[in-house]
Amino acid sequence: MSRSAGCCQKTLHYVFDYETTKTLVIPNIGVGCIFRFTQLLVLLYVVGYVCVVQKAYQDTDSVISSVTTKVKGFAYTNTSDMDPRFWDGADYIIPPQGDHSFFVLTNMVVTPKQTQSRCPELPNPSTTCVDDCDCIEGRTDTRGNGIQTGLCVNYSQTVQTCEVLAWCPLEIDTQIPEPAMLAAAENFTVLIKNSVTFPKFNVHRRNILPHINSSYLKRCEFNRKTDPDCPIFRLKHILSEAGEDFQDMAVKGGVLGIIIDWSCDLDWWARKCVPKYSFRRLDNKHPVNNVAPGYNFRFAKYYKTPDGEETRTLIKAYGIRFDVIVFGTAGKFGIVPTIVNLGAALAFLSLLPAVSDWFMLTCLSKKHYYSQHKVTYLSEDTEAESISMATSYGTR
Ligand SMILES: Nc1ncnc2c1ncn2[C@@H]1O[C@H](COP(=O)(O)OP(=O)(O)OP(=O)(O)O)[C@@H](O)[C@H]1O
Repeated sequence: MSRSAGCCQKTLHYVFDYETTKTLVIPNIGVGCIFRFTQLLVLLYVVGYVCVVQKAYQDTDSVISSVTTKVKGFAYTNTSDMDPRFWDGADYIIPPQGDHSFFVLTNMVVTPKQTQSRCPELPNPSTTCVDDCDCIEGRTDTRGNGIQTGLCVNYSQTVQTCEVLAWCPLEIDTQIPEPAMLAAAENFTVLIKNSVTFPKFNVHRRNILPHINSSYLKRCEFNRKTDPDCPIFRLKHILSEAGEDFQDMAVKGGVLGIIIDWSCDLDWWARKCVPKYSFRRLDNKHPVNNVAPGYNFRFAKYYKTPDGEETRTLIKAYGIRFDVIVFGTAGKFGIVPTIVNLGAALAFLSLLPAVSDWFMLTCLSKKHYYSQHKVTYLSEDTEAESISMATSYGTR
């Protein structure tokens, strides 16, 4: 037979020989243990992790949420910067309508009676001057306070600076009141109303739970142990749960997260679909690099004097911004994920004999004997031989 004919025959065998499984029983305790042990591992993985922990048999849906907030509380300030003053929510909540985020004013630098006029710029290397030649008319600096007039004027008895057209007198914010002016804000309370929907399952929930009535709402206050369902939070309590000191944060402000977790199992624990609250500081408070800490912004209140001149009170406001972050996923039994995960588990189980085979053919002392019987190639001649053997046994 030529070489090419032999090669062709081999290919034909390779393509058209039919392979079928044959059951080989190995009475060996070692390989039996390996097989059962791997089966147990897969079973534990499927039942324990896939079904119980991951709940892979469930369809899931993400939460859609709406939040409104209302802060209440009073404070009284009597400092040298300002006349004695009583504060309520309408004064210290900016803007007054709260939603996913609300700001509580805790500290401020007030510059009253500003008018549009000319005054010397605050001294710094780019504004100090010796004579008018050092100042350029019309020059502006975004880090400055106004437009230069081109004149060099006395800032104090020893220092001269360029004159600017601005809201004068200029704000001096080098000294921030400490302790914070509205230190009493720690006792303010906030009511958070949060409604959520899982649209795929048509499930709606509120953080004001069905058993909460108006009289309870009038007197309750959130406490993780004694009152975990109350939606009214004391600001000091929020900060202490976030590991922060209110008075410390009140001086320069900051951002704090109120995190509401709506992770719900709608199969078994549908009634336990309630919000879980947690709190954490969101702005970076670097213990070493304390550059530009806190949170502040400016706003002004405008007036007209009796003689018609416009004046304003400029307020540099420091405070805590509370961001309400709602997240969560609901799960409910679904036939498609169940079938997909069942299929994956069965596929896993079908791989196990390969592990036991590997152990049997590489680690056992009778590995050569087992490997001889593992694959049997039946040729047409083998069939004739076995028929004749069977016949000769029969005639004996
Ligand atoms: N920040 C808060 N601290 C404590 N209780 C609050 C707070 N905000 C609202 N409440 C109380 O919760 C209940 C529901 O408040 P909601 O704003 O829905 O009603 P309201 O009658 O308009 O409230 P109010 O007129 O007292 O501001 C009311 O009894 C209200 O007094």
